Amino acid sequence: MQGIWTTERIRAAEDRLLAVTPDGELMRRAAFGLAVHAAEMLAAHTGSVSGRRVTLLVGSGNNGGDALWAGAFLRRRNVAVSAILLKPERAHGPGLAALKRSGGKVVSLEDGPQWIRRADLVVDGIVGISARGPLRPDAAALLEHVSSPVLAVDLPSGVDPDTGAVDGPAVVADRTVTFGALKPVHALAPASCGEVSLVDIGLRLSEPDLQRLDTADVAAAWPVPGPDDDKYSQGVVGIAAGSATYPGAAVLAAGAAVRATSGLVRYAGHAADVVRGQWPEIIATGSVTDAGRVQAWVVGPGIGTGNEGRDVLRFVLGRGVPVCADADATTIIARSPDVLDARDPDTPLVLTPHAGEFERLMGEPPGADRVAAARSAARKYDAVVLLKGHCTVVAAPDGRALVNTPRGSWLATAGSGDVLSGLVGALLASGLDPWLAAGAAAHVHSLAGSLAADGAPTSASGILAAVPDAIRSVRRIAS
Ligand SMILES: NC(=O)C1=CN([C@@H]2O[C@H](COP(=O)(O)OP(=O)(O)OC[C@H]3O[C@@H](n4cnc5c(N)ncnc54)[C@H](O)[C@@H]3O)[C@@H](O)[C@H]2O)[C@@H](O)CC1
Ligand SMILES: [K+]
Repeated sequence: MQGIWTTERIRAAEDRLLAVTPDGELMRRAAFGLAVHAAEMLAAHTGSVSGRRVTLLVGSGNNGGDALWAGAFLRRRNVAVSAILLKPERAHGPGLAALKRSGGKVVSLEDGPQWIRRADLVVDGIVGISARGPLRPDAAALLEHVSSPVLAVDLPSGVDPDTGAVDGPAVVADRTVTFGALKPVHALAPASCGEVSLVDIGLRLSEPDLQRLDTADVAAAWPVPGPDDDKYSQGVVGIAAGSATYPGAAVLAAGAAVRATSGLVRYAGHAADVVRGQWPEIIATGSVTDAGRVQAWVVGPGIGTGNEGRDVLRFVLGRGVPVCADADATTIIARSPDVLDARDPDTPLVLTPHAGEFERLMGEPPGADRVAAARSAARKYDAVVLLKGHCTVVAAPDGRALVNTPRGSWLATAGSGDVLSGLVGALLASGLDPWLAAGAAAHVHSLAGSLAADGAPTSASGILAAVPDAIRSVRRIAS
């Protein structure tokens, strides 16, 4: 697991470390790491470091101090460094002195644009973890002249450090170099951060506020049959999805369950013939009442929100096994919360809302802080809540939260969610902790999406077909 800490926790840890570290030492450690990355980017983009031009955008806090010190380090490698000070009177004193001593140039705000246009690399040291809100107009105006790669110091300025929210002008970086520990922005705003690198400055932190699954965690969680296993022992999953008119959701969710694990898959609903035709290995029946025993249910995709859908949901909630309630099932729960009375409180429930379904469930949209939103829904429903979006957030009722950072946006395609719920269901049936099941499913789902897309649009069927490749890749990397 990768740990992620809120800025409040980071600042407290920094204060503890600062108290026992010589003055300026932490910033120099951070800036040295930053300079190494800047040199690497110059070499990658231009083929050389010496003689190249770097322009620093310097704000009034320590983030600007990091940039100035990194500029001084880059001078040692004969890089031409210019610094644009957004508030010259409040620029970091020792950092500015170091840059000047090293032969770096300070340019005025008015001359800034031409230095930015000429740069081989722009370093964003405008603001760091102490700032909130979008960039101010003077900084935003400078960004319009950027055409070279951008390296963000600690985080891309203008993006909220604790939520990753962007609600105005903000830096879009090719790489972000952060210090001591990952902050929420790095997991929640991949499009703003670019590639994220962590420089160790000696921070010590306990229990993280948020987590991200490593490939190794997903590989360890994914069920692999042993010599004593049979089709029942690996977990039987039931899929209650689709309708005669709309069988697609059933085919996708059931297919994902087939591809996720080697346990048995049962299907119950009006699309039984179509499902059987597509997946001969599935035992398909017309109704949940005669589906037979399962170890977990997936309910909702395409079942409709009327009386019949409500009866199906109520039936599966009363079986005493984990349930993944997706799509129409979340809408039914939002409109008729009394269906949850059928649930045995000890059986896990996983809800998988997108923003619109979340609003139905909670009476308000997720808002900027999607982790807090998912946590509060998890508490309210005593369920694991998987909040869909560019980044998927998974919160458990006990407060655990993880985020899955995608590699692109190709997953945003019709039917993609049905594939995800099938994966979640298969993992629930295998007996995995529901929070981990939802997180591992989201991980493999997004990996399957990027493998299927490989730079061009894909479809839910494409994502489904790539599920085995995604599992294979996770297991190969981890072994
Ligand atoms: N504290 C430490 O031990 C270390 C801190 N480091 C750096 O220090 C940074 C935090 O430094 P600071 O606490 O000085 O704060 P910042 O550098 O985040 O900047 C805060 C300053 O920006 C101004 N500001 C706030 N919102 C703004 C906005 N929207 N637009 C423009 N200006 C805005 C404030 O007036 C304040 O002066 C970290 O992100 C990291 O880069 C590193 O050097 C590592 C060590
Ligand atoms: K920054």
